Formats: sequence, structure tokens, C-alpha cells
Amino acid sequence: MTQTPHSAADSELSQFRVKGEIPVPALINWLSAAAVPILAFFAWRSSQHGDNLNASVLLVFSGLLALNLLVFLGFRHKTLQRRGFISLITVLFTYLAVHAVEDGSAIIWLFAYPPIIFYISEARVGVFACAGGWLAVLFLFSPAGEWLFGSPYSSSFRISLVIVLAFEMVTCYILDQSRRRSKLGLLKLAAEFEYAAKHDALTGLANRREGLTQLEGEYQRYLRNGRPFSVLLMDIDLFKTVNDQHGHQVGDELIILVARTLASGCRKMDTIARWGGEEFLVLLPETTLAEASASAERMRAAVATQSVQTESGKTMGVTISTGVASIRGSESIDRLLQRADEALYAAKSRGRDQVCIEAKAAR
Ligand SMILES: Nc1nc2c(ncn2[C@@H]2O[C@H](COP(=O)(O)OP(=O)(O)OP(=O)(O)O)[C@@H](O)[C@H]2O)c(=O)[nH]1
Repeated sequence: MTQTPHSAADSELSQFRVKGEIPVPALINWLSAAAVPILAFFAWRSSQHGDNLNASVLLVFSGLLALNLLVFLGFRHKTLQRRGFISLITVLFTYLAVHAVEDGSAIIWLFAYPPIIFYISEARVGVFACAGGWLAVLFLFSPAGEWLFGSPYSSSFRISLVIVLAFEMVTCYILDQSRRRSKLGLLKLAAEFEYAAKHDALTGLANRREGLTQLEGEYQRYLRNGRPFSVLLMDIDLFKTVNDQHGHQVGDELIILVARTLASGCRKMDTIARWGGEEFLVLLPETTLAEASASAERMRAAVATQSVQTESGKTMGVTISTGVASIRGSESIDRLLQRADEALYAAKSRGRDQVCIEAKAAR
């Protein structure tokens, strides 16, 4: 069954990739590959300035990001890669800000955090991480933060950074929401297209193409496991007369009524397809000829109890004729359908409102 877009959870939406969009694992790989030499460069600069502790910490981050990249390349575990990357950059950015790396100027790398986090994770993770990060910066810049960490940031820099960071985070959130909305729209459109491609617009049943697809799938299963399946080919009797006497609208109502009756008489595993104008194909997986003819007979009887109201207020009954056939040996799908069609033809020629099994009368 096609998933409806409305039920798509945020996480599923994050995994749904529009053609041309950069895949999250590829983006993380690229960012990691870029971050490893950048961190190594800053580690080298720190060691030049005699700050060996900072050089070691940056080298450790560089190594961990490289490790996360290699683990992904080895195991292809996307969730592990994403979580590892988010944890590492969150701790790294916190370290850059708190430790005031490069005389505090390294804190500007914090601006890389919001777009990355919104792109690679679910919306609520992005909001949580950004709000938490912003509050942490606010605390770092407060008198309490200054007393605790002794950071060197000037007051004008603090004000600017807090405001610009908030502006960037809100902008990233808005852009991310817009991206997610358009993805949702595409997901909805794709589901609608998929539904339209597989279903008949009038009855909501599978259309002929989908019926054939299901039939082919069942045929392949039969070739593998040898369990027989059956088909019922059904046709509304004297339908042309209904159209001619009462108009196409009543004819359409009758088709819908028969479709509903057939659907309510089938198992979940069965497929009912609108095969032609007033013709239906029922595919009964793992069903013998005897079981199929019993089902066909039940459906025939159920349809015969139905009626529609004509424009003159009279009730009009409806009957169907059915041809039944079961797969045999290594015959083709075409041959099976041909035998069902011959049985249907026999049911028509023997007076309609009856079920015929492979050219033999069943009633
Ligand atoms: N209202 C309506 N009529 C349709 C639709 N599709 C096909 N038809 C009509 O269905 C009729 C089929 O009639 P026939 O194939 O001649 O057979 P019949 O009158 O049912 O006679 P038997 O099959 O011999 O019982 C034609 O008049 C088509 O125009 C549809 O979607 N809606």
C-alpha cells in the first residue's frame, strides 16, 4: 500500500531524497574530509604558538572525524555516521567557544553549525541543538560564564555574535521548513501519481496494468513454489442495455456497485482489477480450481442481490457471468487468461448469471 504523505513522520521525510538533492551521508563525508585537514592545520598553528594542549585536542577531533568517516566507509551505517558526526561537531564547537581557541576568533566557526545541523538531522533535532547552542553561548557571554571560563570576547563582539547567531538560526529554520514543505508536496504528488497509475478512477480497484503486474508476480511465485492460483474473469450481463435505457450515469453506478460487492467478497490477499469497461479480473493466490469456483459462485450470488435506483424510481437488478481458470503446468499467463475468457464466453452463451469452469458449466 502506498504511504500517504500526511502520515510521513519527520524522520521519514528526512530520509526521503528528492532527485538531485545531496544525500546526507555524502554531505557528512565531504564535511568530514574537509574538516580533518582544517583541524590539523589549526593544530599545527597552535603547536607553532606553543599551545600544545590545544594542538593535541584539535588533532584528537581531527582523528575522531576521520575515524567516523572510515567507519562509515567500512560499515555503511548511516545512523551511526550521522549521530557520530553531530556529537563530534557539537563537542568541537563547544570547545572552540569555551576554550577561546585562536584568541577567541575560532568561535566564528559556530556559524557553520545551524545549516549543517538542519540539513543532516530531523527538524526537531535542529531546533533543539540550535536553541541549546544559542543559550550556551548566551551563558558563556554572561558574567557567570566569564567568571567560569574567563573568555576574552569584547562586549560589542558578544552582542553582535548573539544577535547574528540568532538571526542565522531563525533563517536556517525558516529555509529548512520551506525545504521540508516542498519535499512533503513532492511526496504527496508522487503518492497521487503512484495511486493514479495503479488504480481505476471510477471504482478505485486496481486497473488492468496493476492487475497484470499482480498476476505476473503470482505467476513467478507459482513457478518457484508450485502453489497453484486461479483467476476469475467477470462481466456484467447485458450492460449495454443498461446504458442505452438508463444512461451512462446509471451504468457507472452499476459498475461501482458491482466493484464494491466483489471487493467485500474477497480476501485481503486477492486482487480485483477492472479489466475493461464492465469486465473484472479477480486473482486468487494459492487457490485451487474448486475453491475458486466456490468463491466465484459466492460473488455471483452476492451481486445478484444488488440493485440500483433508476431515474424513474424503479429498482434495477444486476447479474454477472464468470469464467474460472486455474494455472496448469508450465502454461503462460496469456494461455491462462485465454482459458478464463473461453469459460466466460461459455457462461454468457449458456444464459448468463452463472459461473463456468474452463468451459464446463458449474451450476
Ligand atoms: N456507463 C459505462 N459504460 C461503459 C463503460 N465502459 C464500457 N461501457 C459500455 O459497456 C457496454 C458493454 O457492452 P457489451 O460488451 O456489448 O456487452 P453487454 O451488453 O454487457 O452484453 P453481454 O456481455 O453479452 O452480457 C458498452 O455499451 C460500453 O459502451 C463505463 O465506464 N461506463
